[in-house]
Amino acid sequence: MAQLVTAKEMQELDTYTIQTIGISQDVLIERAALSVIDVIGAGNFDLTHVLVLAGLGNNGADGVAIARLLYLQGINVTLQFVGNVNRAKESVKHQLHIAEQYGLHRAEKSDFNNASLIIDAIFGVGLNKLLPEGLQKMIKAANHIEKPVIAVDIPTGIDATTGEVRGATLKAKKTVTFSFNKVGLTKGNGKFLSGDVVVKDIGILAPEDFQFSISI
Ligand SMILES: NC(=O)C1=CN([C@@H]2O[C@H](COP(=O)(O)OP(=O)(O)OC[C@H]3O[C@@H](n4cnc5c(N)ncnc54)[C@H](O)[C@@H]3O)[C@@H](O)[C@H]2O)[C@H](O)CC1
Ligand SMILES: [K+]
Repeated sequence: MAQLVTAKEMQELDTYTIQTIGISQDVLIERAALSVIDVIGAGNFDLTHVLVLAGLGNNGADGVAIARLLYLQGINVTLQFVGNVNRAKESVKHQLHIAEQYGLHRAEKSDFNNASLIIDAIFGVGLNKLLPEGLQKMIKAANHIEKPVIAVDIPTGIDATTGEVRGATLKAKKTVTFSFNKVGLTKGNGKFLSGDVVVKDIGILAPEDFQFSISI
């Protein structure tokens, strides 16, 4: 029986795992990143030049960890923040500090055209309003170029609970979603734009009496 979760339920389970079970946020980020590395390794993606697009929340933190792990494998990876990194969550700044200690620095600007694979770590289940105009434009331009995209947790622009597009969505070839499939990835645009969805366990535990939205 596969349980589906809404954004709110996923956030409740994250919090329960961190605060009650005691797994740290950094461990979850690392396991999330490693699960995406597994999927990249198992697929036949062209890794000539991987572009990681990182946002300013924990989805971005996952992206920075993914970029670091790719870099340490000797892969030609560019880490590009979307938004002002000075306004990023502490988890993102911490992951960036780690990446820099390993020798991976963020790029000031990057060009989709010379990427062979894009890792979308801009927004995940925390997306709660329309994407900023500028980002919508960038996403529409990127969709035109039709580069393969792997979405981290959720394609940016998809509402994890309803599947609706919040202004624009970076169309994914594959989506690696953590712990449980998201309701928004199973219906409407969410289903169509997320490509092949892989659910990866990263150690999130649901309390015995947790009420899942939908079980299919
Ligand atoms: N599920 C798990 O076990 C784990 C999930 N992880 C990753 O964490 C993200 C969710 O992170 P969160 O910080 O809550 O949100 P996002 O990164 O998706 O969004 C960032 C931030 O942006 C703000 N925001 C929302 N909508 C907008 C908007 N339209 N414009 C501007 N800003 C917006 C809002 O404040 C958000 O907080 C999840 O998807 C996973 O990738 C953990 O890293 C590992 C464990
Ligand atoms: K994403």
